[in-house]
Amino acid sequence: MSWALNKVILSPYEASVFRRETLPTCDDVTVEIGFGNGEFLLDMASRNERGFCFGIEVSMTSILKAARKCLMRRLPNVRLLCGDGSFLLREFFLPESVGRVYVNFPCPWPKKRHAKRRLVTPGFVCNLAHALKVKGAFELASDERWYIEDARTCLLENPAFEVGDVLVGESSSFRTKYEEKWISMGKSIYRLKATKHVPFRVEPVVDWEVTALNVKAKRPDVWEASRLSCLCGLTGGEERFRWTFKDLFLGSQETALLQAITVDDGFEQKFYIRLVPCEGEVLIKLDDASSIYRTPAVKRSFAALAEEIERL
Ligand SMILES: C[S@@+](CC[C@H](N)C(=O)[O-])C[C@H]1O[C@@H](n2cnc3c(N)ncnc32)[C@H](O)[C@@H]1O
Repeated sequence: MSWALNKVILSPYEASVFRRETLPTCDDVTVEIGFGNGEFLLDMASRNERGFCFGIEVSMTSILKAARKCLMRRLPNVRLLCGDGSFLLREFFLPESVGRVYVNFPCPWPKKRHAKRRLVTPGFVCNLAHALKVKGAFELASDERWYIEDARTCLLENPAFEVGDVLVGESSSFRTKYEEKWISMGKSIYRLKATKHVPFRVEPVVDWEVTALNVKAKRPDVWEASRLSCLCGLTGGEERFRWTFKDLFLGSQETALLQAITVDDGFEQKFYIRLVPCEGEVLIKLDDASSIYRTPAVKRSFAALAEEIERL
């Protein structure tokens, strides 16, 4: 990725530096979750040059496209984060610091068995209340009336919010790609606005100190590929913070690369752990090509790996 794109897209490492050095100086912060083609976000950024506009997306393709547009239009006040909007709302932003959060046409996931994938849930509403300033606002648009009604119920159940009525057919200052699509198909557009009126916080879990995750294990007597392969498929943790080790790749000179997956409150990260012999021990470290948030599940996976290697 080019240096310029890197300035717009915040990897977990860049996010930690930005969070420490720049975020405390930003007093006008707007967030859009699930920005798709990015046009709404970029329009907002072009009209609010003094404030910072953050976009959060799960799709890296959308992130790259929006970052390129942002550079072409010379918008210095946009930053993009890749990952789940609910988790990053709670973890990245300073508590009670965000002025506005927009969610435009989230995937509704209408089937009951997919309900867990919906963005606006009671957990999301807690994370939203944590990130928003008092008097900060949340705006949601959808083509599905039931989705907006469900979201309204979640917001009403949280004491932090004053929630408006569902508005039908209200025009917006800027039509998103999906809004254009639904309007061209003759569908109605529903909108909801909620304002945070009392303080509310939850407990974030990411460790933003950029310290190395290295741990060491006593080296097993014989360093054999066959013995390491039993690490594959190991899984552990408890309900909120879980980890699994997947494939193992053996390199030359006794080094190995182990694929890990961690899940913290539903937030999944995939990365590689490097195992390197070091002064009679095994050094367990994050592979240089992996960029991750330091979550409880990540830390636990490293500690568990050291224990497992000592047991080999
Ligand atoms: C239906 S599209 C709407 C895109 C855009 N807001 C619009 O109105 O044109 C939903 C977008 O949300 C993104 N998305 C889905 N779940 C998400 C999540 N948990 N966090 C952040 N983005 C998410 C998808 O990748 C997709 O780009």
